[in-house]
Amino acid sequence: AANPAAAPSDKEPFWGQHQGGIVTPQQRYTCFAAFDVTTNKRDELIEILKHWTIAAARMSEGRPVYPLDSTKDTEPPADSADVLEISPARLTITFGFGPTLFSKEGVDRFGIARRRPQALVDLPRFNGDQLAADKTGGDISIQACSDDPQVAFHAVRQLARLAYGKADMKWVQNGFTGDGSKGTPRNLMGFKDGTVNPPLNDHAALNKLVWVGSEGDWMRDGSYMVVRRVRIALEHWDRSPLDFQEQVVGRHKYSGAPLGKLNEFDAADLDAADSDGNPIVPDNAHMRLASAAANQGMQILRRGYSYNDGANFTAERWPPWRQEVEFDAGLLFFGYQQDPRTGFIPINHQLAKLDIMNQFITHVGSGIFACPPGAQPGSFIGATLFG
Ligand SMILES: C=CC1=C(C)c2cc3[nH]c(cc4nc(cc5[nH]c(cc1n2)c(C)c5CCC(=O)O)C(CCC(=O)O)=C4C)c(C)c3C=C
Ligand SMILES: [Fe+2]
Repeated sequence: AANPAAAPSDKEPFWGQHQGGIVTPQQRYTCFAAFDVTTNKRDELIEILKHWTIAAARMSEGRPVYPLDSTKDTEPPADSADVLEISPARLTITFGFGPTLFSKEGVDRFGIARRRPQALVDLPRFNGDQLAADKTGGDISIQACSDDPQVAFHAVRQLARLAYGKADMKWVQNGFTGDGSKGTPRNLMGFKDGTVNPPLNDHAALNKLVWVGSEGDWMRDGSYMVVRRVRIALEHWDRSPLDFQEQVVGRHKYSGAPLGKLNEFDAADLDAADSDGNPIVPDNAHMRLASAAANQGMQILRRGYSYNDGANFTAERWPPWRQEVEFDAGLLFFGYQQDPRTGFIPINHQLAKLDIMNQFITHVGSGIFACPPGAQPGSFIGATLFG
């Protein structure tokens, strides 16, 4: 049965034209998982997608992954049961297909190589990238988002279980953010993050920037997602003076206003100069270099989460001969767009080369995924590609 405690406002619709979790008002927690498909059989892959679709729809409703009485006592339970009495807390589950699903090492395992969209490019290497193989790529992505971290993890765990023996987890990353109902949440640098984003209720803007149109064949009404695990050197950041931090971002820390302005949502004046003729928003400020004005009008939809994976011991043999324990924490960046070739890639090339924030951040994980359109009841996620 559906969790009786789950009020309608605790549920986000699963079925629909678009997948949930893209323009859904951002939930507080995410559990992101990238899978590698281990079966080479197209029929088995389709079966997984069908099971995943039903399970995702049920879990979004606050139901167990399959009815609890659908398994015998001599079988493993249909659901791990750890969120049985808990609200879905606006759970959304968003699926994506990576380049390696279409062909891996030159092999077209599932007969879909010729249907790989041109927009699903392999991401280029960006200046300063230090990508770890065990936090990069994947054939299929699953992003669960919920206002309850236990619900998000539960969803990924059930979907992983349904695919045992046919798809393996490659990497998993949890993330969290502040309560959006209290204003734009802050990232671990202490700055409001997400101020300038396409408005989620502006259909014209979303159709132009986020959703794939009729040119996209089976991807119509889908979107391309780029994920980056970006480590922030918090020890370094926390020793940096406030005025420098503000110049790095290009905004005031506490108000979130663009430098030289008073309020968070004031428009930035990128041409303003001080009495010496120096730009008020520095030329190498993150906000300037990422802005639409500096990127031929291009904007992407950001849906970032902070992550905190504890700390690592670090030793450097050469000066300053230091040993210390450093936080393994940063920003789990998600960017959605109609086409990464005009969205994330040129923006990030510019940031990777010029952004003063690079003193503090390192991209250590990465992925690009084609998130297909939503599904209607009776159909499944990926039906436009495999159906
Ligand atoms: C390629 C895309 C981007 C990456 C990667 C990225 C990393 C990153 N950003 C912050 C913190 C902030 N970013 C802010 C604005 C902002 N960032 C991007 C793109 C990327 N950021 C864009 C498109 C924008 C909007 C620019 C504009 O038009 O003003 C801000 C300012 C507040 C806001 O608008 O959200 C902050 C703060 C971190 C910490 C980070 C990697 C660790
Ligand atoms: Fe940013």
